Amino acid sequence: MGTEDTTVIMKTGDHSLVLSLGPSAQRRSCLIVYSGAETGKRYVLDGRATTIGRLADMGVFIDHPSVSRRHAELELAGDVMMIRDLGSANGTWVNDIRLPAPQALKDGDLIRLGKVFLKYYEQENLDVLLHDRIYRMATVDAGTEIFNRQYLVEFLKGEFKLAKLTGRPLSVVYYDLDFFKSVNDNYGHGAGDQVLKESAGVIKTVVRKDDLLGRLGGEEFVVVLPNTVLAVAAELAERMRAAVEAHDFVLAFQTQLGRRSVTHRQTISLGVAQLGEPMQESPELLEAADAALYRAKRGGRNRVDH
Ligand SMILES: Nc1nc2c(ncn2[C@@H]2O[C@H](COP(=O)(O)OP(=O)(O)OP(=O)(O)O)[C@@H](O)[C@H]2O)c(=O)[nH]1
Repeated sequence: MGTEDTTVIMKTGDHSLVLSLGPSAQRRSCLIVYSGAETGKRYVLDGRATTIGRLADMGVFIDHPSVSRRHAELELAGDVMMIRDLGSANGTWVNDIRLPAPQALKDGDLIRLGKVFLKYYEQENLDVLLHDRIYRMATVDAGTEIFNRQYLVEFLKGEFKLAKLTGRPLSVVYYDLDFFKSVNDNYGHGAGDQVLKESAGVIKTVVRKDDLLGRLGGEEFVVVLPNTVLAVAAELAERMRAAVEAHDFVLAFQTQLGRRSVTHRQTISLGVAQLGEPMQESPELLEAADAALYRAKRGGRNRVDH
């Protein structure tokens, strides 16, 4: 491929799908997961050794019983990406042939670890970008442009397992918009949707690189904070609360006299919890944060509880 950008625009109903291949994005090799809960997920390979396996701290983590804890490894040797099996129970297969020894991968090779398929791409191409787009559609909430419930719950499950395994702390912030029904009632559902999306945008400015913000449903949201103790999570939650409280929401709405706009102030209530020793499953952590959120609501709203 030359150095020029290639842009393809596909129309899919109301959504314009813009796939752009820029010169800077050409040589990033990657793996795309083709089966299971992670279907469509792309792992960019940075040239360092990448281990694939069922242990939560693997470079490529595949939570499937047919995959060994440390199953296979990919590493760049000069310009060539090599794959080798790490003594897995069910073998590593490339294009339907079980690997007898380390092997060089070619663009488009189909890798199978146990029952899980992955595809190797040497560089970004339209296939890769289309996968990204489909993956995004499956994992991002269209109304707020943050992660959807399914992705959030899966991410939390993975982080919970990892925290249990490593002993590292894990906290969550569970928040809910205050008196949100009255926004819909006073200004209409469209204005309500705007407040949901804009408030998520405000929260995004507070969350850190490794935190994950997702919409659990309706006007309920969760931030997962890996490697974070309760006191730090509570501090971040307080910053989220203050950021939303300080934000001006300019809402346009229809009245009998025509279109009007209003500057609306929205508050949120937040509950914070940290993974505790007796917790066995990730929903227990969410329940603890939800209980704290309930106390924040009972305590007067626009506040953080833990
Ligand atoms: N516009 C809009 N409204 C939504 C959406 N999802 C849920 N809602 C509304 O969110 C409101 C939630 O109201 P309630 O559960 O009574 O809570 P609240 O008014 O926020 O009051 P508190 O939580 O007690 O402070 C309901 O009116 C729902 O219709 C959405 O996607 N868009």
